[in-house]
Amino acid sequence: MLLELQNIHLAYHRQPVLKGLTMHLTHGQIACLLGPSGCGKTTVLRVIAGFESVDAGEVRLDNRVVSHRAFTLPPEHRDIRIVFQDYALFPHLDARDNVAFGLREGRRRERRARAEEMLAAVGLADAGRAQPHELSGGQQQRVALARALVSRPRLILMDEPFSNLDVELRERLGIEVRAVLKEFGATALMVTHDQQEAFAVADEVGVMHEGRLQQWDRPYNLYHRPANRFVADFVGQGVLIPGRVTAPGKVEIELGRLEGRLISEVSPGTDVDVLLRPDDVIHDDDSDMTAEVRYKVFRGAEILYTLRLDSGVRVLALVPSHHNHRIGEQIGIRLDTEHIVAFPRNGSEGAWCPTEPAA
Ligand SMILES: Nc1ncnc2c1ncn2[C@@H]1O[C@H](COP(=O)(O)OP(=O)(O)OP(=O)(O)O)[C@@H](O)[C@H]1O
Repeated sequence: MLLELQNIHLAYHRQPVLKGLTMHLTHGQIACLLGPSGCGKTTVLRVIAGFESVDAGEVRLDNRVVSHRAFTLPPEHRDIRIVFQDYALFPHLDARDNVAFGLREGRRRERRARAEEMLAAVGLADAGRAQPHELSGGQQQRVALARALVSRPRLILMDEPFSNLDVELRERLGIEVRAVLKEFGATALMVTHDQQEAFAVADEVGVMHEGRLQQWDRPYNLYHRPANRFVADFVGQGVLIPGRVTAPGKVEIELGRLEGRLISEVSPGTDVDVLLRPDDVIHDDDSDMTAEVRYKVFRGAEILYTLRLDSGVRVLALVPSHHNHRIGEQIGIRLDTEHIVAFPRNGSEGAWCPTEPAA
């Protein structure tokens, strides 16, 4: 195990921020912490880097305890590099010297040669003499990645590395960064609040909420097998609609009977809320079941429809965009679910539906 966080607690001014966080990273793994603003993601990175002390729990790097309540190994002795949101390049050094700065040993000429190699690896073979201000945001972030990677550190931490870039570039750069990290066999942990970014880069994603990990899993499972309501809501879109478990693997909802494997243990007779993702609701002209188009969002290849069922319950449907229907129209729908995500209903937790956009 390369990195282990065991039951970490940390408070700022007596305000708990991390509340018993446990996670592990193996060598060569790329992981991401995903969560809303203020959930403690950056604090976790700061703990791992050694910038924050913990109140309880342990951090281990390569089986050595580097943080516990009474001890914090300083950052410079952890062999960890960080890629920041704002790139943090030296403005007076060209790209090559920025990267060479990541190497503390060796002769200047050797360091520059390795920096050139590293720049080539991140697709910037010709940019070595460029000053940071002559490079685009995406290029600057690649330089920052090259600087982090060049010394082959034990771990790379990335704090919202793409958030200053425009949306289209984010995903592309995310895929490229992943490829470079994998090529070098690097172990990396990124934090972000953007799930597309997390999914593009990471093998596994930990969803955080209020200082705790809610689920640590592959992106596919976070979307299709969310462990709780928070993950179901935070990752992807969808609605929870009322239902009742009638038999093992069978749930009745307004749209009929769902059959399949239930992701959570719910016994027959239980009232539940069933998760329906926009890709579970299929538009089908031949279906007897219809719903009224209430809202639509054009997304290029698809249209995201908000549909109203007879009972007034709303569901979302992602439909190829050549099926362009008017608001108010009734359209045929059917369900296509291969497993069922249902959470037992109790008084405090009702179903949630898409919020009505302003008219
Ligand atoms: N140095 C500090 N002193 C006091 N409170 C802090 C400090 N750093 C962070 N906090 C608080 O701790 C909580 C978690 O902050 P953190 O930056 O880890 O969250 P985050 O999930 O990374 O959020 P964001 O995505 O907005 O950066 C927040 O409520 C924040 O205000």
